[in-house]
Amino acid sequence: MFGRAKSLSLYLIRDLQRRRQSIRLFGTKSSRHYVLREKRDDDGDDSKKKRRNKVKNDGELQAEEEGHSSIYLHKSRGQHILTNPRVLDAIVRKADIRPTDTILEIGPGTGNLTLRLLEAAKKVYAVEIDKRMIEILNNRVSERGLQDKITVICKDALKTDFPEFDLIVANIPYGISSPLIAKLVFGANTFRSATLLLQKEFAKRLLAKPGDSEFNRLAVNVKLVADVEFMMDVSKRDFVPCPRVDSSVVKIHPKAQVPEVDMNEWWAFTRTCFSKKNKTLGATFKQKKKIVEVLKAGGFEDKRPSKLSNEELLCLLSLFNQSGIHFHDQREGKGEPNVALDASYDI
Ligand SMILES: C[S@@+](CC[C@H](N)C(=O)[O-])C[C@H]1O[C@@H](n2cnc3c(N)ncnc32)[C@H](O)[C@@H]1O
Repeated sequence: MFGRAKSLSLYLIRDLQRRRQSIRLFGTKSSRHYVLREKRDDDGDDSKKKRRNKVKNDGELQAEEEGHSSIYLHKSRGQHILTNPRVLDAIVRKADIRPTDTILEIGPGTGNLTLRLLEAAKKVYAVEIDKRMIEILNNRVSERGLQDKITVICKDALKTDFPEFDLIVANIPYGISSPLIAKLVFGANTFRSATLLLQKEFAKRLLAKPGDSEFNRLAVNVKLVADVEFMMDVSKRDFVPCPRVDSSVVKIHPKAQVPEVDMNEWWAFTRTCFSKKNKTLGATFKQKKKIVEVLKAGGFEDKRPSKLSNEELLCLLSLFNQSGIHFHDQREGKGEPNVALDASYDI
């Protein structure tokens, strides 16, 4: 009796939900519950036609919800679904995918981008942390008979080793942008390029040049090992739910030749210099006589880190090393440093 009453009330709730707007938002700040309307045959009057158009505009979203009337989208996991088909197609076009390519996608979500990648590439590895997303993704992939081309890895992308791949194409959760890019460009995998949808401000920092106000340690470190190319801007209105910020697509090309430098020391060095990026190096190190001597001898005393190119920073580090001054990550506990400073793997 209770079971029947429960299923009846569930039915009534679902039916009520279906009759409401195509997409409704009600929820807390940290998670949002979207009820996605299934397309109905009895839509006839004007208001219903309007709703049908709404569904058509959100066609990507509707498709992914076949058999699923609702899903919570967690802000904490960066769950903003890209729904504009033109933008999705443009990302795939700009990634320059060859039919022989294996793609790594981080955060496939419900699969709007994944389905296109599967059409264009030989194989897709999709790393997704949320099992509910994977269920929807798997259903959509199977419906199109593409399941043999995909391997879904249900893991945290920051905590798992990636298989071999040629390209990365992804609309990543913005909260992990910095450590994820560090993992890609400084990690063990070699790849042709990474086409990534990023928060616009973050993309600007990646693209910044010495002297730009956005130029910081992130740009310095990435530029040491890769070239970053701007691809296009993407409006926040192209996502569900609509985030607060706009986005940009960038393409990261790992360099064929990278300077011979101890990366741990480089990160510690740039962390130190960029802790006060607009101060002169002479002012930053004024307490350390030996360092100031090297700065003076190399003509760096009045230079500001935010205006130095990577070539100049490499030259400065080499001058320090020649004078017996080394930088290292204190937390790794490597030996007794001349300059013990805090650094870490994230950029
Ligand atoms: C911005 S959404 C992108 C969804 C889809 N690619 C799209 O374009 O609509 C980010 C996705 O990454 C997943 N995600 C969040 N943190 C993750 C992590 N640490 N590792 C793997 N996936 C993660 C989220 O569950 C979500 O599906």
